[in-house]
Amino acid sequence: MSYSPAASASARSRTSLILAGVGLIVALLSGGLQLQQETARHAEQLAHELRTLPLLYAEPLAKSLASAQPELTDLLLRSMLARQGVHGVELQVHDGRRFVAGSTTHDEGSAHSEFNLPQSGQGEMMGSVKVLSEAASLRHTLSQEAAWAMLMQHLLLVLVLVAAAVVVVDRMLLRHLRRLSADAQSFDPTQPPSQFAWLDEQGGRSAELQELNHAIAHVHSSMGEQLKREHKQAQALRAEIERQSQALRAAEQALESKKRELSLLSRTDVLTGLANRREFDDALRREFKRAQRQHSLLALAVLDLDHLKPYNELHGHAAGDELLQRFARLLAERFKRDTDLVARLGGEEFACLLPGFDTASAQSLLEQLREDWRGLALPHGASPVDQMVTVSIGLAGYGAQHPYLSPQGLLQAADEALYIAKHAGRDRLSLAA
Ligand SMILES: Nc1nc2c(ncn2[C@@H]2O[C@H](COP(=O)(O)OP(=O)(O)OP(=O)(O)O)[C@@H](O)[C@H]2O)c(=O)[nH]1
Repeated sequence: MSYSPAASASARSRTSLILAGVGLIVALLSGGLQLQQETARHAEQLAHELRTLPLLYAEPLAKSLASAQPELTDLLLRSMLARQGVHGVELQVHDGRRFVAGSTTHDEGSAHSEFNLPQSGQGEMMGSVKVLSEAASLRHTLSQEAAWAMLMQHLLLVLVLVAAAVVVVDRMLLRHLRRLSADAQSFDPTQPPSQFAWLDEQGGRSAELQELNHAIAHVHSSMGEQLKREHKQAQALRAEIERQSQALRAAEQALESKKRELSLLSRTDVLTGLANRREFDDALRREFKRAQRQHSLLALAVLDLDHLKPYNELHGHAAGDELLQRFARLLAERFKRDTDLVARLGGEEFACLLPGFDTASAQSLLEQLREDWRGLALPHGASPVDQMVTVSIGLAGYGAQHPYLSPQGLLQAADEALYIAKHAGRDRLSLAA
């Protein structure tokens, strides 16, 4: 629900309008009543005036006529005209004379009355006097300035009372509501409820404001409590998320290391720790392509321990394993350039892939290795070749002289050389043709 201050009139302007309306009605009613009373009083006054006119003027007028003193007659008529409410006097004498003072025309707002003059000595009526006076009507009263002034006074009084009432309402209620509204805009449930203490002090005499204050304090403290609860829950959630994130990170790290381990295992020979056949095949393909592309050299040796079967049979399989491990260590020590690759192809067969080596350099190194292996003087005990454990080597080299067409071709050449070395008596190195 949205609130638009422009769409609804403020309480102050509505209060002002209502009070002004009520005040106007009261002013009109009381003014009308007063006007009515004024009109009645005026009518009574006029009637009294008109009733006193014959008593005051009939006899003097008769005398002035009898003594034929027209100036006196005129004077008396003007004197009548000067009386309140009289605006015309007409004296009709029976002998035909006529005296007039003021206006004798009848209009809507005028009334008239008549009285006769006393009889003359011959017992005749001397004449009659017609008095035109104003009508004592409401309209007449209203046409008087005094009536308007009275009405204006009433209206002014009402306006003053309305203004005073608006000020009182504003001071007692509206300004508190305005301040309350301003405070509500910047309402912060995390602050203590004393924020609205001013309502208690200033609106202390108003039970409604106090009630409102208590209601706000209640809402405030409830929201504060709720906020605290939610804050705690949020903290607990954050801690839980952090804990789960840490667990997830640890699991990810463990998974990553497992992957690395698996990847290493998939490329490593378990017994010797050298590269396995798969890794060797990849490296051979890669280095062969490089040598072809760069027209560089690549030497490949296949090494096979001699008569391992009888060694196993004599010393046991575990001793055979140990022998394989020792030979692997020797190989790894001798060929440790970044580009060298030493692998166990399977069983008692090993391989050395030596990028950049010509056949002669490789041969020299491998011959030295073969010598050193025998020089370890590991007794065989069952070899028809030697008292010691020995190794046979087949060597093939890729280069301009021997441009093998494929990695398999190179490997096959090395294998054939090994075969020749075995058949030539073992414990030797044979070069591929
Ligand atoms: N201890 C051990 N022996 C193995 C392993 N792999 C293969 N061998 C043995 O190596 C022997 C290979 O025998 P052969 O192929 O007849 O060859 P050899 O006896 O070494 O004779 P030549 O290779 O002809 O000199 C077998 O007895 C296998 O059991 C291994 O991982 N550990």
